[in-house]
Amino acid sequence: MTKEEENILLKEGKMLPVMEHFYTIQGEGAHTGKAAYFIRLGGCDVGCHWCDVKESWNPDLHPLLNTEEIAQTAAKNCKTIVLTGGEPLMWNLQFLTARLKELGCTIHIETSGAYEMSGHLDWITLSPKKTGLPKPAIYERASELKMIIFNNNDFKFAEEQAAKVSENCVLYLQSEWSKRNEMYPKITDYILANPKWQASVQTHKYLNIP
Ligand SMILES: C[S@@+](CC[C@H](N)C(=O)[O-])C[C@H]1O[C@@H](n2cnc3c(N)ncnc32)[C@H](O)[C@@H]1O
Ligand SMILES: Nc1nc2[nH]cc(C(=O)O)c2c(=O)[nH]1
Ligand code: SF4
Ligand SMILES: [Mg+2]
Repeated sequence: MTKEEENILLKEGKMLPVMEHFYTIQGEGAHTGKAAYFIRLGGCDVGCHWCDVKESWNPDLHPLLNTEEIAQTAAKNCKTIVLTGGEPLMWNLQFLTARLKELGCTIHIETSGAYEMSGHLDWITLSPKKTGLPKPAIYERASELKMIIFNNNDFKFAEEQAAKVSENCVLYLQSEWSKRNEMYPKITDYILANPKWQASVQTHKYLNIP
């Protein structure tokens, strides 16, 4: 296949840059503890300095895989699918999500919201970043808002973002991993004073699973 043919299939979402795909337990947010099949797409230009998957950023380092085959493999393993990255909304998710729905799956996405939504998404985890703010349309669709707390200023940013989501959106504060010993005590105090928030912890890192 020529580069040009690949680019057409990529635009149509018939091929996608896949960094990895794996069956594990959702470690974060409202679905923590549930089995899910993760599809991690390559490519992100949001640039969080503390990102725990910097290897995902350059899309050219990840093979373009056939979307139909990814969907089949995922659905064979589990009917709960988590699309993540990288920034999964950089890509056209129409074909992937349509095929996953036909295969009986429920589709979750982990996103910064920095790109326009595409495809059928059943559960949207929105994790806004100052370096690439969400597109306006995603706020009312967010199922959960997961704000990463790296320093004290992030509580203010969290409140600004919480003011934009719907009433039903579940609000989470999650410490940046390397700051967890310093930030979880602050997050605890903050939640006790502002109980609309809940704590999210990256439990998979304690379980030593992907
Ligand atoms: C790696 S990102 C991929 C999806 C998308 N780019 C995003 O940021 O939402 C998946 C989740 O991990 C969170 N995350 C990334 N690095 C983290 C870190 N060092 N500590 C805590 N959470 C982190 C992100 O905020 C996001 O909620
Ligand atoms: N177990 C597990 N749960 C997760 N929840 C969100 C993740 C992500 O990187 O998007 C993630 C991940 O990488 N592993
Ligand atoms: S938006 Fe997500 S993948 Fe991109 S740098 Fe930030 S945490 Fe990493
Ligand atoms: Mg992760």
